[in-house]
Amino acid sequence: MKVFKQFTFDVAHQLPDWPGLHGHSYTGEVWFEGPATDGYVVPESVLSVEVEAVRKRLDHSFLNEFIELPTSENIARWIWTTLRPKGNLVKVRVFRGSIGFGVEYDLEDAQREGLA
Ligand SMILES: Nc1nc2c(c(=O)[nH]1)N=C([C@H](O)[C@H](O)COP(=O)(O)OP(=O)(O)OP(=O)(O)O)CN2
Ligand SMILES: [Zn+2]
Repeated sequence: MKVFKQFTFDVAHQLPDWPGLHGHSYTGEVWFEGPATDGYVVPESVLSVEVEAVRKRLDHSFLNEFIELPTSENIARWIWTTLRPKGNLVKVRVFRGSIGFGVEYDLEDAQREGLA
């Protein structure tokens, strides 16, 4: 079974094709998988703590300071590498609801890139 947690963050970044410092509001979504034999894949309270640490690092940050070429794709990769050691992460989604655009990075992508 899988559980997910959504969170929002506002950031500034600069991209070569989109010059100038500017900002966006993103929603992140992280999915964890487990057997839930004791009733929980992972208690929501535990998930909240891990996700809040990620959200805090991202929110109101200048992404270029810690993510190279900070596109949505690379933000998703960064969330993956940050949260993967914390549990059986299987999927990260990052999207901008205002324009209906998003990316998904999953276990298969991570295995292909040696990040699983
Ligand atoms: N595949 C991707 N394509 C693009 C990404 C991305 O992360 N992945 N990012 C961008 C830039 O961030 C660009 O600044 C986006 O601009 P735009 O959609 O025009 O958004 P606005 O400047 O209008 O900002 P709002 O947040 O909607 O106010 C481009 N492509
Ligand atoms: Zn942008």
